[in-house]
Amino acid sequence: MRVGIVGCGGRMGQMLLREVLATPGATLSGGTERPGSPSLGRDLGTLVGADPLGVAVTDDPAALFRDSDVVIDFTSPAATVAHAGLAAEHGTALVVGTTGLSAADSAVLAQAAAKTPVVVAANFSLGVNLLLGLVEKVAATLGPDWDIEVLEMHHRHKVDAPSGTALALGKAAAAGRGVELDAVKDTVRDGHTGARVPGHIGFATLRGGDVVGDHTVMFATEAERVELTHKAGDRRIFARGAVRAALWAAGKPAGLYGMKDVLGL
Ligand SMILES: NC(=O)C1=CN([C@@H]2O[C@H](COP(=O)(O)OP(=O)(O)OC[C@H]3O[C@@H](n4cnc5c(N)ncnc54)[C@H](OP(=O)(O)O)[C@@H]3O)[C@@H](O)[C@H]2O)C=CC1
Ligand SMILES: O=C(O)C1=N[C@H](C(=O)O)C[C@H](O)C1
Repeated sequence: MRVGIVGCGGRMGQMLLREVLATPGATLSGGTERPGSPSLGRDLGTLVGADPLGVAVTDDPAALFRDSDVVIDFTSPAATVAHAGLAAEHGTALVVGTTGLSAADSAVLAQAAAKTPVVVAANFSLGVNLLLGLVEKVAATLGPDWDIEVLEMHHRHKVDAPSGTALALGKAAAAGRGVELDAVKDTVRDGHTGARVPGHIGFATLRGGDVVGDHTVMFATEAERVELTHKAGDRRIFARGAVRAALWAAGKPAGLYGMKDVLGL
């Protein structure tokens, strides 16, 4: 299976290169970075401390999509939208981990999914995907007297907030309660906010140091609190899940898939 990595010089891009090189049945077809990037021209192997592969980082995503069965994208929303167009044009499967996507960006991914398989997940770890199911169940079980708050912490370089995972956890909690997250989410509290609105789902964002990704969903009522937590200790867990999704997606019918489909949850 020929797997390409766009944004291969990034924190996740480098993890993905290593994971593809270590995965039986996967062959690295190439990697891209944006025009002007200092990584351009570097060997994909030496970029991640492995033996040279004789394949250089390019700024030609069209060629990468043409020469790959599946491409993995952990970049930025603008880049992901452009990559979705190339995936549709070349019929290449696409695995998207980019977060901070707008509704319009997600609509572009859905359009591409009409032509080619597209897997999108805010978090590719096994633990978080199990947690999503647990959160939905707990939210459905506990009554409206239990307040739901989502707390997340990430490294100082993260550019979107709340994290994609926090929003997915909030969505799972809202689904458990039979409501739409957009109708009940409180993502900003500052100043004289007034008392908590019953039924709302609150979000709190912490940024600092090199934290890979911590998420806690809190269910709080009078004199009692239930907390469900996931802590990521290494980005490898995301890369492993994304490469698994890539091998699963290539050859599937066109469609929009999630990690639930990949993991059979
Ligand atoms: N779903 C999941 O499991 C996970 C999702 N993520 C998400 O993945 C995304 C990337 O995270 P992270 O790796 O930490 O971020 P980085 O900034 O380290 O990596 C992003 C890379 O993409 C590059 N890039 C930007 N635009 C383009 C383009 N047009 N073509 C090719 N490459 C491009 C960037 O280059 P440059 O720096 O030069 O702009 C950078 O090298 C974020 O949205 C993050 O939230 C992260 C971890 C897990
Ligand atoms: O930017 C990150 O690092 C991460 N982003 C994803 C998110 O926004 O949920 C997943 C993970 O928590 C790491």
